[in-house]
Amino acid sequence: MFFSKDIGIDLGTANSIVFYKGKGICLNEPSVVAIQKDIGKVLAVGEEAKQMIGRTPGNVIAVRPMKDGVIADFEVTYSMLKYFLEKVLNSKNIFLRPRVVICVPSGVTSVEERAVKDAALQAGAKEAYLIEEPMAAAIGAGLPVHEPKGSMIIDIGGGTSDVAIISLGGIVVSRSIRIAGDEMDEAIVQYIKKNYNLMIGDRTAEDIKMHIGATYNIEIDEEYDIRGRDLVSGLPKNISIPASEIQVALKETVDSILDTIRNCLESAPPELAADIMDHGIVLAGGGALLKGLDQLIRDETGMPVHIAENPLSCVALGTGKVLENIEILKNIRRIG
Ligand SMILES: Nc1ncnc2c1ncn2[C@@H]1O[C@H](COP(=O)(O)OP(=O)(O)OP(=O)(O)O)[C@@H](O)[C@H]1O
Repeated sequence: MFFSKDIGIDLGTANSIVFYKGKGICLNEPSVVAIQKDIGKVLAVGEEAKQMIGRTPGNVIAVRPMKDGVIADFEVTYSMLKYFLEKVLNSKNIFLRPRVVICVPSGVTSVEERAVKDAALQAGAKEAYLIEEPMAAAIGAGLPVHEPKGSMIIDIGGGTSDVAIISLGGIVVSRSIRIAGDEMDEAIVQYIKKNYNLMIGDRTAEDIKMHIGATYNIEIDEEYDIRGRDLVSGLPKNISIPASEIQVALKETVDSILDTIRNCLESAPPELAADIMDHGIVLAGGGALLKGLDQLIRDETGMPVHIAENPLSCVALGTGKVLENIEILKNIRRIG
């Protein structure tokens, strides 16, 4: 067999998912690391560290090392990758160093690529391969990427939105912006601060987005109770926020993503654009779950739009398929 102990990693901004060949998804944890600032010691990684966000004492910080979809902090990314790899290898009683396929956003620079590879090798991988995230997402969503026919995938994650048109196993046109789920959370924080004089944390903003967040093209008549800190009195305060206001808060971010999609479609060769018209666009990543987004993209582009079956695990499933099929490996860019 080509690979014996093979592992695929979707090193996401928000969540990291590890796929172990033959076993499926075996780890799915937030990409968060808690660090004791004065001595630089890693205190917790993953789920445990996420619980600490916004709740840490002064000398402990909870960091998201991949914040903008890239390696913002090499040392912390290395610690996180090492922890996830060791957790999977220990739980499966594997003592050999694995070969690892890692997904990176399509817009990464060669310096960032090198940093991801080095982190994987230092964390215990025998060999490290990279695959661009939209390609992995398209494979995970079951698109016919090897056929001479255009497939379009939109992957809206935490830090980046990747849009790609794929044909004959390669990315023909792609666009990547560092505007996605995190930016939506930040827009909600700013909206509530400005309009309610209330300070809320990123986790509350994400909660609001997941419960009542929607694009502006649909009618949604819901409210959500939240708690924050009143900026005038300094005391905790509860308010009920209507979904219609969150639609306003999210408009700018949603419009940036729409512009990127339009821009990618405009650059597509006419034959591929015609294929996409026939078969539609597939939406993946957690952002695909934002209410109304599929409909909005349909209305704005005039193309059919489908949400992938498992939008949050599409990329990891794609790396799994890559590990299992040697033919697909030919399309992986080996770095170094
Ligand atoms: N129901 C939902 N509605 C809106 N957004 C959601 C929903 N569920 C998850 N998300 C958002 O999806 C994002 C995470 O998606 P995903 O796990 O695909 O990203 P990632 O792979 O970690 O990031 P990236 O692709 O940028 O590296 C988060 O911003 C999260 O808040």
